Amino acid sequence: MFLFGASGHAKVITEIIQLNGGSVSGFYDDDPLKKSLMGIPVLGNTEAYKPGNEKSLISIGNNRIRKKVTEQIEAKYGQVIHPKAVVSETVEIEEGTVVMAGAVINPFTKIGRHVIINTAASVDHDCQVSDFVHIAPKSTLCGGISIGEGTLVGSGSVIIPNTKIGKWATIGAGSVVVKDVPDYAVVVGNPARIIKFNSQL
Ligand SMILES: CC(=O)SCCNC(=O)CCNC(=O)[C@H](O)C(C)(C)COP(=O)(O)OP(=O)(O)OC[C@H]1O[C@@H](n2cnc3c(N)ncnc32)[C@H](O)[C@@H]1OP(=O)(O)O
Repeated sequence: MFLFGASGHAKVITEIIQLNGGSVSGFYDDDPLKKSLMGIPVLGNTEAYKPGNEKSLISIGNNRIRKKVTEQIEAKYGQVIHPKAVVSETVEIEEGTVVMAGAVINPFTKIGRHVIINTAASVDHDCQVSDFVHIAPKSTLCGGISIGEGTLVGSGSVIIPNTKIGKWATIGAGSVVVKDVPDYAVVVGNPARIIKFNSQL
């Protein structure tokens, strides 16, 4: 597998690939100072990538940059699920998505493309998680929640059942979301309140 991005998030993904018996053939990263990561070479910047049959993943935590890379590069994307994640057989997960250690995804939830379900996150039944979302470590999505494209659900936050979160929103770390969140809104606190809006794409 090839990985786009050679930072901390790439280390976590590399370890999962290796635990699953696979290997990373190399990284592509736009920082010319990066030569290798975990003993695996950085093969050049993203423009140096030549499409082939070997699958790739975008190992970049920033949701907007992950989306940009998919627009710039034509690649076949895989997915990785940590062997110690618990994912219901009824869950649908699309290409490019990664699920970290200790995450739990319960029945009939749908997860889009290039999503990060990070360490020990809990995504309960009947949720809809759109493309390029990041559910950060230890956050909790109760049942029936929908999350719009590109939203960051910050570490340790809790979202109560049947809530709708818009696209490209940010839920601050540790927030408790008790009502719907509009597109681009940044919310923090308990109960979570809007403090500003992210810029539109
Ligand atoms: C493996 C990994 O590392 S995955 C990483 C996952 N990442 C995260 O969980 C990070 C989530 N990000 C946050 O919580 C950030 O603090 C954000 C995005 C909500 C706000 O960041 P910024 O835009 O830089 O805002 P800034 O730090 O200027 O804070 C604005 C105000 O909100 C407050 N605030 C910021 N974050 C929070 C929060 N999580 N909870 C409560 N209040 C907060 C600040 O204290 C500040 O208040 P003040 O104006 O009274 O001083």
